[in-house]
Amino acid sequence: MRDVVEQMRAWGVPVDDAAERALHRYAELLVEWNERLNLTAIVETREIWIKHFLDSAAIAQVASWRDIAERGGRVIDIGTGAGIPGIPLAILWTNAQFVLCDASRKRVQFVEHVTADLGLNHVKAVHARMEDLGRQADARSSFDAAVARAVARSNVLLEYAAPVLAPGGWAFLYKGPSYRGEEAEDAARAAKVLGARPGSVTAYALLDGQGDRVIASFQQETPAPKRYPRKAGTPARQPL
Ligand SMILES: C[S@@+](CC[C@H](N)C(=O)[O-])C[C@H]1O[C@@H](n2cnc3c(N)ncnc32)[C@H](O)[C@@H]1O
Repeated sequence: MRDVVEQMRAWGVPVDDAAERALHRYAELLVEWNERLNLTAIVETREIWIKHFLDSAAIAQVASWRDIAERGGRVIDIGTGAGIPGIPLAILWTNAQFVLCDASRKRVQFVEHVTADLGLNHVKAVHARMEDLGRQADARSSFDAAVARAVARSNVLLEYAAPVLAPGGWAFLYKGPSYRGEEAEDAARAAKVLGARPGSVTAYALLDGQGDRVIASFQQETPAPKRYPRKAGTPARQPL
């Protein structure tokens, strides 16, 4: 996957030999476990490298991410599923501390298996819904960054992210090119309610014509109001 690694480096991703080996091993585990657990629709190795690993790594182009990751900040991956983008990010930015959260027990068990296999001691997998985690005192206002991909619309994601972000922290939402427009407007409205403000929208293309993507950034300005997140299911049913 030489060309994928070269593209990562061109974006400023710190990918060394150890990281490259760990990504290869993670791809193997995804393929192996997918047969049993039905973790992801993407099972071909090159597709895993482009649609999962390169996509995750694209966040290197966002300056506020690099600042947080390089200074060893606390990062939460909301709805990590089989570990995307959290596992690739933890492989590539070993200074930061990661919490990978998902509501599905079998996916969290897979992520625990991956972290043990790869020796990722700076990663913790948590089985929870964000609506519950966001009400826990030890999680509240405690993260420097929240990342999320393919979990919910941005206004819903911000209700999950804002309560766990410290003031000054950032949410980075991985989205498709259709983000700009109605979804961005809805997200800006939700951000205001939650004490956050929209930041940059970084656009990029995956290799092999595998698609155009954006990462939408939001900065938490003040702690999220205590009434958020609302109870489990409400953010998705009645988005802000
Ligand atoms: C389509 S998968 C995406 C997984 C991964 N982020 C990716 O990009 O491949 C969405 C995941 O979000 C999780 N999820 C959805 N709503 C959630 C919530 N409120 N709290 C925690 N996890 C949630 C689901 O259990 C599922 O594993």
